[in-house]
Amino acid sequence: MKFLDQAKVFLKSGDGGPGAVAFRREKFIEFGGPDGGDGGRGGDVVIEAAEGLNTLIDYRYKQHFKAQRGHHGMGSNRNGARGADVVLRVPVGTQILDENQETVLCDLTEPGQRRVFLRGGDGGAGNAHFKTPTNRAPRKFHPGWPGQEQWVWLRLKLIADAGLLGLPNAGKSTFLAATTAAKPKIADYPFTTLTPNLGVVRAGDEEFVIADIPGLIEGAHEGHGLGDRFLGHVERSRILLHLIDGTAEDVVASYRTIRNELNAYGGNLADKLEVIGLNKADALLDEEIEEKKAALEAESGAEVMILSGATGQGVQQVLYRLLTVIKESKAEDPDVIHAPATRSLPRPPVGQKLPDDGEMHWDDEIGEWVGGDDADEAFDDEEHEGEEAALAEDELEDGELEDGDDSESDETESEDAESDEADDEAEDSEDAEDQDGAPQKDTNGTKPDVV
Ligand SMILES: Nc1nc2c(ncn2[C@@H]2O[C@H](COP(=O)(O)OP(=O)(O)OP(=O)(O)O)[C@@H](O)[C@H]2O)c(=O)[nH]1
Ligand SMILES: [Mg+2]
Repeated sequence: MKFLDQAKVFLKSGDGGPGAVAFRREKFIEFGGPDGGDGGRGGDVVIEAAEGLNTLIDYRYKQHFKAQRGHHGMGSNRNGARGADVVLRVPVGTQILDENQETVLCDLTEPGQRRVFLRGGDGGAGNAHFKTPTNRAPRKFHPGWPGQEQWVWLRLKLIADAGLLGLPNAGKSTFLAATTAAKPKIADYPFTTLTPNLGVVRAGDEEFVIADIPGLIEGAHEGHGLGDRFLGHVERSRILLHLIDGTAEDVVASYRTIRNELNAYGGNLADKLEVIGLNKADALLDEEIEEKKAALEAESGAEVMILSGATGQGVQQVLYRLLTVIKESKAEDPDVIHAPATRSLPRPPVGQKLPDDGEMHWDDEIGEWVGGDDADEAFDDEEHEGEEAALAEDELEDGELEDGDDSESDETESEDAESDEADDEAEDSEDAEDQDGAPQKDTNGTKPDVV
């Protein structure tokens, strides 16, 4: 399957369904009262990390993903159904970035991990919610809250334990083929490898994953060669295996070129643990090996290992070294997914009924709003105050239909309960002639009035 590691897609969660305007109509029951149900919540946009996927190629062909809108409420207090979610299946290691590709909004690193990325809009309240002592036949309803929409970039950063680095032709793919069951293309010309390959190394009971990426050349960070665009695929590895072609004239220059590109790339790549391997030892004389090893050790200040991917010489030692470091690193920090080079910020709330007060906060881990039970209550009270004010106005206007758009703070459950009670009291004490006419007129032979 063709490899693609970035794609731009448009996501939209479903709008909430509108509430219904309806009145109870039943034989022998006069003035049945409002019974319009609430609209259903819009579908969410869910992102799921699926095992067995290694490319984002599917997202080249389909770029727009919209969740279903919530169904509208109906008479007899029937609430609308929830809109269906839309689920994007992406490879493990996929990050979601905002449109300018700077901020990581979500990072899926575990197989099966699911995130609600955009939450569907809440359904609007039906007219049953707007019953008050003074307006017994409200024709008011809420049209539902809009869903969220966003253009985002999906970017795959493969997750491997060890990353292979080197100039083109250093023998990276040969090493991968020699140590794993992967079958990368190997040839005697630069840029044989055009997209990353993964392979699993099995050493006794242990196993780890190696990533082979296209070779880097000087100026890769400025876009030379294939650029440094594939470096992201080794960014999350625990260790780098830097292979140097032993047959090159100046191995120190080769080493420096790659180090400079790592520094220019930024992030944590240059600080990552590195094993340096002088490759193609089979094609070198012993003195040459000694000389080049010493020069490289002087430059890097670290031990240089001698190997040949083609003959297998020294390969086991290199694998053992990699495995030791990987195991140590896993013992220290089992879930480490090294910080991405890009910034990661919490996602701001959009188009939700939930409040944006200090106590509630967006938990990026679970992709939901969390915190402050108090915050919920505070919200209800606050909204209720708003509601009372709105009702006071209503009264003045003699129960006229209010525009749904103006009534953003008009429905909460507590408000409903309270106003119901208030209603009962009002029935006893009040002579509600004015209002009584209204339900009859509204319900006469009409179906539930849904917008
Ligand atoms: N003598 C010798 N030749 C090798 C060895 N490893 C690789 N080669 C040769 O070097 C050439 C390049 O090998 P690749 O494995 O394709 O190199 P690469 O680093 O993956 O190259 P790119 O994909 O272009 O970045 C091929 O002709 C290999 O046969 C080795 O250990 N000894
Ligand atoms: Mg290669």
